[in-house]
Amino acid sequence: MTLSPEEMIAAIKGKLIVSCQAYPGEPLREPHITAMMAKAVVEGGAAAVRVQGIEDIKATAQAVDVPVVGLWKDGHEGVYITPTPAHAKACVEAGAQIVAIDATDRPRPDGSTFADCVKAVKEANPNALVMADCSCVEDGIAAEKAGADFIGTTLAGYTPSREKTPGPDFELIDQMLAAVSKPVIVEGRIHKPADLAAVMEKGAWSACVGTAITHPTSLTRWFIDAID
Ligand SMILES: CC(=O)N[C@H](C=O)[C@@H](O)[C@H](O)[C@H](O)COP(=O)(O)O
Repeated sequence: MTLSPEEMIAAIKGKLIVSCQAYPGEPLREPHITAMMAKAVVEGGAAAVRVQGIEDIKATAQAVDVPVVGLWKDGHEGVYITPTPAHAKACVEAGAQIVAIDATDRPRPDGSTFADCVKAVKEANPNALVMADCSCVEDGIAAEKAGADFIGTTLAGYTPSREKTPGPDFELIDQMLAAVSKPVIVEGRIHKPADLAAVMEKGAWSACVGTAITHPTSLTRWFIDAID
């Protein structure tokens, strides 16, 4: 789908984004399955989908009629979410209208900066937008200065900057909303509809839910843990 940046920003206002990801080696780790999962969540009302991996982005962009937030996870340590300008460019070329990029101040594998990655996205498609995956309010402030279009809380609890809260990091959400003027997308450990409602009530532009909707292995474990 082709929306202008303004239309895309408006399209997700007050809405739910669903992250459709399976991890390497998992049974559902196939691009066509990701695309069908994305179609399924769009039928349920998702205003956008978040998808990892170039082949998954390509398959999903063809399958759904909502914006695709694309990212490329490379590795597991340090900066692994769309770590370099080359990764960012590839996400755009695969069909991502919004590219999610690690916006922490940790060193990137090729020595580039978050700003370099933003530039690569805009050069690849001037209408593509950037979601900054932040771990703390300082990341959000720096990402806004570097040209991010959305400020995400994705990495809160996954770096030494902040403790991992069991649910959404509500303290960070308050800090972020007070510190940045770009739309804030809350992501990370939104596990219940009530969490989502609380996050939106605080003033998030939109929110992204992954595990609690699209990761059956984790969901099964949650239930099993209740009887073990
Ligand atoms: C930290 C990291 O790598 N987060 C990833 C980002 O794409 C995904 O593994 C998460 O599932 C996603 O952020 C959604 O969060 P949750 O699954 O908690 O609803």
